[in-house]
Amino acid sequence: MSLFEPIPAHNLIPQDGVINDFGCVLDLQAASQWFDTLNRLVPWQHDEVEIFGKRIVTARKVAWYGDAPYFYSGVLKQPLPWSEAMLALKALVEQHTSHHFNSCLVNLYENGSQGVGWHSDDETTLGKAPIIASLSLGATRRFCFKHKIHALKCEMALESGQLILMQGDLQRYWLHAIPKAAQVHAARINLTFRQIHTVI
Ligand SMILES: O=C(O)CCC(=O)C(=O)O
Ligand SMILES: [Fe+2]
Repeated sequence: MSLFEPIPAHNLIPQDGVINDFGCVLDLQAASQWFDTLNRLVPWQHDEVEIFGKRIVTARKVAWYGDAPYFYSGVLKQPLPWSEAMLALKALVEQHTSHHFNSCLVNLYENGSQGVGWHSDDETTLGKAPIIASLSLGATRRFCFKHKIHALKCEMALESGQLILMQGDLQRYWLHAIPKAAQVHAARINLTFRQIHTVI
């Protein structure tokens, strides 16, 4: 590893959780090819979430892949079986992070008018200290964090091909969001690989 490569051991968050940056694990051309493949082959659907007891259909489109159903935002999701492309990306992420994943939420943001609001990925099925790997493809977007107790905020830019790993107390103490960005006209795909511990 050269001096100028990101150090995965380095924590991007100041306290109460860990985000490791693996940098761009795909070069720009490979990332753009994976973007095109997923954009074309994933059966994208608008997400349905329950917020304050109300069912809401999200602007961004998603797809769930995995071995088991997953209870998420008040809705039970039936996963799609792993495709060849998804298995290849899962293997890449597992190789870099040395963690295994049995589920993946794939998000498609068609442009900067789409984002994801403040939330934590803290469903009980993910365990007490969820380990979530996030791989980004396409447009660079801001990934923002807000502490649940202290007045702390931080953010990072997620670039095409970049891999980060969220772990420890991160989901317990921090909310995260992808804010809308009017100046972004290109699309972005983000894959969050997760470990589901209990099957409902
Ligand atoms: O698009 C991203 O980078 C984050 C997505 C996210 O927070 C999620 O899928 O739970
Ligand atoms: Fe999330």
